[in-house]
Amino acid sequence: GQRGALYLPTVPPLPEPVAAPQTGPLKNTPAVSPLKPPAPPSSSKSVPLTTLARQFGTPLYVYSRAALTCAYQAYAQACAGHNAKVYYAVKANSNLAVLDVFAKLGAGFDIVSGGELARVLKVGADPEKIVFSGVGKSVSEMQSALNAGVKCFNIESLPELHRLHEIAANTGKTARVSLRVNPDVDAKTHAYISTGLKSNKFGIAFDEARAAYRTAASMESLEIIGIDCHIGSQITDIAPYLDALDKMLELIESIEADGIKISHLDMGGGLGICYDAETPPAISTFVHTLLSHLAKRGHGHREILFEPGRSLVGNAGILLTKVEYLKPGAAKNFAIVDAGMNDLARPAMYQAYHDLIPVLQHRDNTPQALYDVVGPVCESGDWLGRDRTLALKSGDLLAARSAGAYSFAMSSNYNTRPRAAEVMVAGEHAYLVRARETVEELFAAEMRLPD
Ligand SMILES: Cc1ncc(COP(=O)(O)O)c(C=O)c1O
Ligand SMILES: N[C@@H](CCCC[NH3+])C(=O)O
Repeated sequence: GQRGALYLPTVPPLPEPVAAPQTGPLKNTPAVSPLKPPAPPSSSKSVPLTTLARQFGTPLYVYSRAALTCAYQAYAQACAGHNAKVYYAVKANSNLAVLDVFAKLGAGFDIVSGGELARVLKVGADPEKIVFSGVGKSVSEMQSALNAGVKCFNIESLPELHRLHEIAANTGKTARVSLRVNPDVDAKTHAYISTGLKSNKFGIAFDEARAAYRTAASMESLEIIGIDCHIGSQITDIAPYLDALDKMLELIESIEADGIKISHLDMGGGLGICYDAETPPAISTFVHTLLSHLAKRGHGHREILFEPGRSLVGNAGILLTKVEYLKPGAAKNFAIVDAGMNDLARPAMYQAYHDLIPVLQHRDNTPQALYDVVGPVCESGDWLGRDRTLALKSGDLLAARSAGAYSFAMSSNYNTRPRAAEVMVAGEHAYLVRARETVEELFAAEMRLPD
């Protein structure tokens, strides 16, 4: 006996009310709760996950256009009336359908590679709304971005500045730049995803930034238009942002005292979401707090950029997986599912928590047990969840929640496992937005030596 199918609701009316989809309320507020279980359909416009699993197979990523839209609108509405813009950090989820949703909503894009540049151009992004971040931009990536006419290169080191200048000079173009400054603030997040400390590889050291701006100002093929920072990811406290903002404003004042004009301040991304019991500020609170702090400091006129990734997509997606085997043991019970660390690397990489919920719950006397939910990959680190109390049978479907960000995007073909299919639900329709890879595709580019 089973009940309580998990449903994805339909697109909510726009514009959305203030509640942000990425925080605690995701689990509690039906109006903005795109993936909340069990959510029986109040209207007929819902898509049961069981149907999707049957139609597209598992493992399967499922995204909700409603949830993407809702998160974007939370940023857009908080920015309205200010000179503030959203540049979606493509790395979090670069599926063309996701990029297309954001492009149509008017978002700009933060890219970190030539590949991401090609993706955003493919969905018709306005080059004037593309910023190019990353510590290791290659010559050809810089050339492509310069040819495309991106708004700005976020420069992370002096050697990078020199390289860009040379490329721009050789092609007779002017490259617009912002220097990414490392403000040396502790974002109080996982060490692997903290980026704004002196010990991290990112950005130009705070103490060296003023001099770096003077150097940049002396390069005639460069035009300085801004300054940026990005202090880390999955940040659930607003205080480190305010510390960073204060330091950036102090720096801007000294740079402008040198006669160098800074048009925009890019505060990066990093706002966290609720995976478990975290309580990050709502998107609207986050944006309003930063903008009002800016105004208080006399910089209310300044153009502000945000580069959110996770907070736009993280809670707009799930990973559907099927239980292959239950393997009881003396020390542990294992539920072996068909999604592995190659599909969702975050638990293996960061011991990250993803809620795992049964798509259908048993009504008979299927016993609850404590399970480690693990994948089929040949690594002990291949797990999706540990010590989860679940009532499971083989063949059941589980949904790993909060799998819209850094999930498919970080998946791999380890163990020659084709990457999962991706589906986007819009209203009562589900669209395949990336076909499941085939095994043949995986080795199509490989060649053997001649006999
Ligand atoms: C420069 C830059 N901007 C934006 C982001 C997006 O971060 P998040 O997904 O945490 O919002 C990142 C990734 O951390 C980044 O490195
Ligand atoms: N990949 C990380 C976030 C890194 C942010 C990239 N700058 C995660 O899954 O949480």
